[in-house]
Amino acid sequence: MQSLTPSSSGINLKSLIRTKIQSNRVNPNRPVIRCVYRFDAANAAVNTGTANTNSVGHVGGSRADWQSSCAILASKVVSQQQNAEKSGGAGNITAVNGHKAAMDLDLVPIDNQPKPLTITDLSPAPMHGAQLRVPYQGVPGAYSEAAAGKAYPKCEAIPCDQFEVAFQAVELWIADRAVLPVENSLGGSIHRNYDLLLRHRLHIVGEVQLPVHHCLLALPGVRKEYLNRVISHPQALAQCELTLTKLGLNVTREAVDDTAGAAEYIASNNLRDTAAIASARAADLYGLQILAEGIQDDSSNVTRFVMLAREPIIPRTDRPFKTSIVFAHDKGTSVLFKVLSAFAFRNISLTKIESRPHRNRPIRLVDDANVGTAKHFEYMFYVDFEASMADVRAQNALAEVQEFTSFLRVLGSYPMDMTPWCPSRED
Ligand SMILES: O=C(O)C(=O)Cc1ccccc1
Repeated sequence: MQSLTPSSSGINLKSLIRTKIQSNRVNPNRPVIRCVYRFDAANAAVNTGTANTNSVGHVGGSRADWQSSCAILASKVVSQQQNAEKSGGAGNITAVNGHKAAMDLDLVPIDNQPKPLTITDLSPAPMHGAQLRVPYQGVPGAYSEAAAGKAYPKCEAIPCDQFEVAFQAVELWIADRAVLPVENSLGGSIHRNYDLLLRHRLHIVGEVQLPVHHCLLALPGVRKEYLNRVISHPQALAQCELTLTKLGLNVTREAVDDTAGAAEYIASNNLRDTAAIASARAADLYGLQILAEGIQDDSSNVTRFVMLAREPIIPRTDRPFKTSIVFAHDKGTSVLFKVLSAFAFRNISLTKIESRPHRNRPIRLVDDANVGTAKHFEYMFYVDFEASMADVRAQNALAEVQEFTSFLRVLGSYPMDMTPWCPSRED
């Protein structure tokens, strides 16, 4: 057995070689991508192309299988890139986004000439077939799965046991987009996930707002009076705190990785004293009954998710776009005021501004070459504004912001989710 180290893989698997976050889940065979540590060279040979997580026992089957898939896919990508480099100029292009192109331009009949690239060719597209692979943290029935379905209706949503794994799946070309909850109308920003955006080099390419309709789930026949404990994702527990008390539930609250995972845990352990806060779909999937529905404290409870890809999308001005940035400054007076003025003077509306302290916590920033450096900042500021990076106002505003700040990164410029939402039973 050969162990996979960052240097031997040639890809950054450092963040995978870390203490695995304890998961409460109990079924080791479910098709969830899990964090992986070791690479088995012998397995690698037989597991080529097992990135499809629909098949239980491949990606979801064991850590080694998934790691093998990562390594193989990554090495294929590298060798494809090397071949492309060796073969050189445009006349040798063999395929562009899956369309065969001319090998020898002089000999090709006129109507077989390669078509000019269009804007669609330049947008990040799946490298395999038509179905986008979209990893999310959690198990089927999680709200993130619903968000993936809203963003990409025909996608293959892939459950992962950690966000890190979802990010790595996209970085290693196993998947096309990752979905990440970033803020909630009740609970505010999910800071940990903003940290992930900084530690990785994926780009925000879209957003969806999802009305979240929580249910209290328990095994069939269990009544509220039997309950000692309610388990769920920390955001879900916080969003239902008042209602749980109003329901007269004198129970302990326990946080787990995701809402649907809580439902699955109760079902697979036959826990008759425990309820989960999760979606109605999770009740269906794991055979639980709904004891109460719509238990969020605010009926207009909405979570915002962002979609991440390896490449940014080309910003446009023919539809409403939003841009997300993060910046920090080392010293100086009124920096925040100056930054905000850069937007205000150009009539650019901000939809979010948030700071978070970073005094004693160096943050590992990754540059375009995926080289990580630790840097100390007192505060990081996250700003979302309503303009596309194709808009000259946004370009000028950012040029000005750059003058006042010591660190500035555009997390993405992407179409705004304009779909009207209203509280509904649909999760
Ligand atoms: O745990 C889930 O189902 C998630 O997708 C995260 C989450 C939790 C609570 C509200 C919205 C999203």
